Amino acid sequence: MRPVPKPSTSRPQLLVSVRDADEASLACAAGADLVDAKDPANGALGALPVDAVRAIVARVGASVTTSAVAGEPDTASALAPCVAAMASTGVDYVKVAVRSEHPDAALAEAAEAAGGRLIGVLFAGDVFGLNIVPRLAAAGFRGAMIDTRSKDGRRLGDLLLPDDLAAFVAACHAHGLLSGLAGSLDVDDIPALAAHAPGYLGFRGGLCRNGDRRNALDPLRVNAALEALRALGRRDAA
Ligand SMILES: O=C[C@H](O)COP(=O)(O)O
Repeated sequence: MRPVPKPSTSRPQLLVSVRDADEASLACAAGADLVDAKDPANGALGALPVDAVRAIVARVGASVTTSAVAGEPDTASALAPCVAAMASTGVDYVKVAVRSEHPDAALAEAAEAAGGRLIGVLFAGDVFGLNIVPRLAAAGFRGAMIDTRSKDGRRLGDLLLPDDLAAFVAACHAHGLLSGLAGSLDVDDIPALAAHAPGYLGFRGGLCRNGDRRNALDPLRVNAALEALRALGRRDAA
């Protein structure tokens, strides 16, 4: 497993969700830190077929950290099988939707199915307490992130207060989890969210043509996001 690359500065990493190997190449060439396999036509956490994820890993896995979403299983018992299928692709990280009502045993089984490379995704509109963070850590998850479920134009910051996001990231740090923030983010969101010091910021729609996550990735937008993050790193280093 390749760890999330450590930049020379403390800036958050840029995660770009891609739907196929060609988009993965584009994201990689544009400088994405993490290339995330996802089907944007199938909801917030739509899983791609495992063969499509294997093709993405084969194309870019040697040069960039990869992740893939395993979906939003309906039941706790479905977590581990979904995760195992995606882990078999050789991706560096698997992401799966988790809920606070999932039993600890099911969370631990899912983490084991990913061989220590599972990231739990929480949705901003759901009610969850911060105690989910130590529970995920204890279950063997590698990270936790917040995303938005309804891709209806509302951004992460429309659903959660800055203090809530800061507390989530701090809890992840305190419990040794990689942290991520996502949810219809735009390049303009980067400075405020980066101030919380998450491990990465995740994008799809904001980096696609016309800001529509079902459209193709726009390399100029990927570059703009990366430049915004690098500028923060330069400012911190100054
Ligand atoms: O993991 C990040 C997501 O792909 C974010 O998608 P979105 O920017 O369209 O909400």
